[in-house]
Amino acid sequence: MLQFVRSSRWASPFKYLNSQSNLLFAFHISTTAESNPSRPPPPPIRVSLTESSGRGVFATRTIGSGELIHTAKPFVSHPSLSTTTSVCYLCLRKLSNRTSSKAQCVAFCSEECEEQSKVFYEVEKQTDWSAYNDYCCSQGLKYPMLAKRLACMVISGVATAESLDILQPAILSPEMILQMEKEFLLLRSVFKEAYVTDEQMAFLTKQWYIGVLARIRINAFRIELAGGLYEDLLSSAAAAVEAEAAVGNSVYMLPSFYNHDCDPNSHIVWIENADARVKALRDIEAGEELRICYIDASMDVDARQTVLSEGFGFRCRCLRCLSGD
Ligand SMILES: C[S@@+](CC[C@H](N)C(=O)[O-])C[C@H]1O[C@@H](n2cnc3c(N)ncnc32)[C@H](O)[C@@H]1O
Repeated sequence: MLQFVRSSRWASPFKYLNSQSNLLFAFHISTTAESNPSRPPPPPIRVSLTESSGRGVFATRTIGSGELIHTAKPFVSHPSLSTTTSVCYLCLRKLSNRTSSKAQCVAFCSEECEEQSKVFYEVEKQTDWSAYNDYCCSQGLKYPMLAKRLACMVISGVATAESLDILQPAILSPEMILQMEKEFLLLRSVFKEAYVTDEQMAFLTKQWYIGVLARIRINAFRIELAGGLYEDLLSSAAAAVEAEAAVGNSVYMLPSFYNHDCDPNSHIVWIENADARVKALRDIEAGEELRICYIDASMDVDARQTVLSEGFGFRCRCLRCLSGD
């Protein structure tokens, strides 16, 4: 039996509404509290309800083009199956050849990442993931890796089962639910084989798994590292074009509240690891909503609408789409 005690239940359907108002409240508090001179100032943003796109992020003051609005650490990350042994198992930083040639096993880029992963990795490493990984690989699935990591975090006690409840879930088709049910059964059986007890897995119900995947689907970011220290816009754009394939996927809290625009005023860049840097793409007025682009903005309007509707469940009515560009 694994020596981790954790029992949590899936939240009620009303939890989402409660979480929503809690978030607006909590964020208001954190950005308006008297600042401690030794602490960096709070980011110039607040999360509020938009007119037609749920919650969104708004500027609380003028933000200059190119300004770093805030940074964010991932809540949960996982390398792609093809990069598992070549990037840090926590922060997704590319490993030097010396570190990655250690054998076919995962590695961390620093003692700090190793220390931060210690508790959930104790659960992960006592479990044989080959059947789950092979299944996801054969089906071309990447998000179950994040669900598996979150489940290990919950079993080890470093996250609660309700951690992602605050995020908006995708609307799932019956086919998607069927697929997730298969992954769920596999995940449970893998934990069972590792002697995780029923009590430790009490949170791991079908409903929990599907709810988590529904949130990951809409809120996960595919991490492509620009590499090097690219601070200005031109360099970061050039670096993004040259970036290698994605190193993994991550879910964040605050960045999940940014809505989409096909001609965005903000963007997120990843330089050396999965720490997100949200930057202004042009001058932004106080009170203006900050929006990022979820998709490849070079596609034509019809292709963009198809991807947004199928992937994120909405029809884009940004100025660019309305102009037919
Ligand atoms: C990552 S979440 C963004 C935050 C979300 N509005 C919330 O309340 O949590 C993505 C979801 O927000 C909504 N959304 C984002 N951009 C939108 C837009 N331009 N128009 C309509 N809905 C949008 C869609 O429901 C989308 O699936």
